[in-house]
Amino acid sequence: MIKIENLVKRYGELLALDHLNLEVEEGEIFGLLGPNGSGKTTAISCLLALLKYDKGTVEVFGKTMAPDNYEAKKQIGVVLQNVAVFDEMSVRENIDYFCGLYVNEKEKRKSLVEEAIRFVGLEDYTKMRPKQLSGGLLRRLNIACGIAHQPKLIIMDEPTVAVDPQSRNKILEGIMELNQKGATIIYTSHYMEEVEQICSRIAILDHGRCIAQGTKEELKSMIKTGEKITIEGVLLEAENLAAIGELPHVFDTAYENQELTVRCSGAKHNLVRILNYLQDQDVAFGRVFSELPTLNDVFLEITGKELRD
Ligand SMILES: Nc1ncnc2c1ncn2[C@@H]1O[C@H](COP(=O)(O)OP(=O)(O)OP(=O)(O)O)[C@@H](O)[C@H]1O
Repeated sequence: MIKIENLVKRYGELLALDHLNLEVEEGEIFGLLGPNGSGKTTAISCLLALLKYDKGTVEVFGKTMAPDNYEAKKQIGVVLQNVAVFDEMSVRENIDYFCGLYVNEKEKRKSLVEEAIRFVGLEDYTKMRPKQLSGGLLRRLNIACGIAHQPKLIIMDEPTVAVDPQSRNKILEGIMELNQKGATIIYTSHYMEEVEQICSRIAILDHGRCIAQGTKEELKSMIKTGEKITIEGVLLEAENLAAIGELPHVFDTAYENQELTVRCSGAKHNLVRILNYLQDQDVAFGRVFSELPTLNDVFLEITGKELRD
């Protein structure tokens, strides 16, 4: 459905997209995950032909994307980071206005608008002006305006930034429902938990490059970390830390504020071996966690830095 090849975008000296390659298939919820400034919004803007790029090709629905490709644009719903609604119109009037850009027929539009209101859970707020809404409700209105015409492809750029947990859940559930009804979705975020929760495939961006792409299982199998063990409230000497680093399957240790983190390759009994060692050395410890790798671990192993801000 979407094919981006060797996309290069410069802002003056800054290389914002560095030969980006992405392919999105019909029916996917495709996640673009990357820290702030990694190029997600720039990639979306180039994809929508809102921004000129220096090199590369962008195909949407099998055709080159261009500013005047209205046939493609009609079938795309866009929810951008900045809320773009009219302050002087009510919630319902705003949704009706944006839906009306694509759907002329009054009766059909009416039912689409009601459907969108229900979908984002704004039934109790239809007469309010945007200024009267909380940040989370405003974001939901922004989403309703972008999707009311029921497009085939929906592009959402960080729709849950600075949103309360209730609205966030509503938004994430809504995205999954839209997908189940047949929409293909591109979802950008720097929240790895969200991307893990809803996306069928994920591209991880860093400095304008796609550093890894695949299902979450594929991404996690690319890295060495099979298990991350955390032990809180433990007092260790340098020699203890060195000894733990030498245990089988351990390839990285970190110790800070009496908290030990041990990264192991996937193997049985990693935790037992570490706890046995501490007990043998008469070292007391507090809470213990063993976690499977996260997308943050994928990012950390590939780039050497944390995905979190
Ligand atoms: N109009 C612009 N002029 C100059 N530099 C820009 C412009 N827009 C973005 N940049 C820079 O390009 C890089 C990529 O920015 P972009 O907004 O695409 O990243 P992002 O991953 O979407 O980040 P965020 O999550 O913060 O929106 C950043 O270094 C940013 O500062």
